Amino acid sequence: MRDILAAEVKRLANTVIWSWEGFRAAWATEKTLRQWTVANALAAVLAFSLDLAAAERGLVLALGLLILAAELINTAVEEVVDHLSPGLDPRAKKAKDCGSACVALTAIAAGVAWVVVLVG
Ligand SMILES: Nc1ncnc2c1ncn2[C@@H]1O[C@H](COP(=O)(O)OP(=O)(O)OP(=O)(O)O)[C@@H](O)[C@H]1O
Repeated sequence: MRDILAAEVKRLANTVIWSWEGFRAAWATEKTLRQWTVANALAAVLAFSLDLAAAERGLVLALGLLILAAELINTAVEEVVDHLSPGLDPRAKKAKDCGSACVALTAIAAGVAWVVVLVG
């Protein structure tokens, strides 16, 4: 039992370490990730400055974080596509455009949430 617990703790610790390494690697190369992170920080300041209900605040903050998650997935797709398909290919284009659309949709969702929270 103790061994299983130790293995699970090690697995969890590795997951945290590798996730952090992934974020740092994307941060180093992806300007859009850095821009969205700054936008998230500003949005968080705004969310805590305004007189919002807890659910409203939670919604806009969570959707902001979702944009960062989408941006990381998009980066992962781009890396894999560039590795496997250095030349032009319609499937590479489709994969990259879908990743881009994923980020755009999460950004629209966050924007819609902000408009609804602020305007009603
Ligand atoms: N190998 C390829 N084959 C065909 N089209 C490609 C290929 N690589 C990129 N493209 C096209 O060029 C666009 C931009 O690709 P690029 O790799 O420059 O992404 P990016 O500018 O870093 O995108 P993002 O702003 O989402 O990070 C893609 O969305 C796709 O339409």
